[in-house]
Amino acid sequence: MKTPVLDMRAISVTYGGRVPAVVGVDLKVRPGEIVGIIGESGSGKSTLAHSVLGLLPKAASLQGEHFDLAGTDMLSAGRGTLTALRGPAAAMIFQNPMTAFSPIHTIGRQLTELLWRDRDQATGQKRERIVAALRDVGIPDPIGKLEAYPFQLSGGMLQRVAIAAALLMKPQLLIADEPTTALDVTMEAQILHLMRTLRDTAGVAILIISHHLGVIAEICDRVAVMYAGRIVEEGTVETIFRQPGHPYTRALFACEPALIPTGARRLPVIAGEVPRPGGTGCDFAGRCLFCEERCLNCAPPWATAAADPSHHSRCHRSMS
Ligand SMILES: Nc1ncnc2c1ncn2[C@@H]1O[C@H](COP(=O)(O)OP(=O)(O)OP(=O)(O)O)[C@@H](O)[C@H]1O
Repeated sequence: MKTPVLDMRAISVTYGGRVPAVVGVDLKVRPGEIVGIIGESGSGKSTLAHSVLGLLPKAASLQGEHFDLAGTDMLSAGRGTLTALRGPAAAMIFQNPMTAFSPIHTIGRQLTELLWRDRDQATGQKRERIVAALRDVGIPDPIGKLEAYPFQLSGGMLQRVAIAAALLMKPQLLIADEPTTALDVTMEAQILHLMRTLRDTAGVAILIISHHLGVIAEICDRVAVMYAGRIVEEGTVETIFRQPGHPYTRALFACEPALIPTGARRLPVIAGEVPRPGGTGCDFAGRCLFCEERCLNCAPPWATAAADPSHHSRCHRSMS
């Protein structure tokens, strides 16, 4: 098995010494793998992604047993190391491509600035690399687009430019935070196809965060489900979608509009609120239809499904 590009063990992030946003997360992403993270708003998905990119605010504290990104120990890395890793080790594409670029500079100038590390390379060579990257992500007339400003491109085109920007830096891991949420369905399909092609041709590993379960089902190999800062279930995309083990995962799927039978008069919701992470017992106990005494008093350990050793869940009863 290939060495993971990203290897996290028992990683926690706390904001301002008080708010635990990520609690004891274990996560591995291997070269060429596409891993999805799903979960409600506030479950810690973006915090997890920002910790990989060294983008946590100063007030956040990062702790854990092991955190390796492309061979660098992220727990001991200083700001300089984190900056140097951004690009070659991990790059990110964001939800809204319109705000990912400066409105006052041309696409060509902004992409050229990303190549600041390659000081020895001639301007003409950089330009050729940029044009090739734009062509690779399916931008028509890539030479003409160098002079364009972001507002002159559609959201879908701009998201392609964002992917080209990320790939110009040849990252080992691409993190995509809701990459298609701001796009219409046609553009969404094209961007997902593009990401899969990049994985197949360049072998880049991809960590994708999305509320949209259809996106995750479409593109991912493995899925991790986050709830209240913890990963509560993980497995292959087929297993998680066909045989979800954790009651939270099942509840999340039951609320997905695309999976709700037509004719249903009301959209289901998961009753109650996401608790502050780190309490005793199971964090989902207060909202769980199957809650038992032990769920209130004792945090569930990881259990592995008998039928599938790659399927894990943190629930006292889901695997029994
Ligand atoms: N800079 C910050 N300072 C303090 N608390 C923060 C900060 N950023 C996030 N949080 C808190 O951390 C928790 C996790 O937030 P995070 O944005 O990581 O969740 P998320 O799953 O990505 O949510 P969403 O899908 O809405 O983006 C939330 O309680 C949030 O309020």
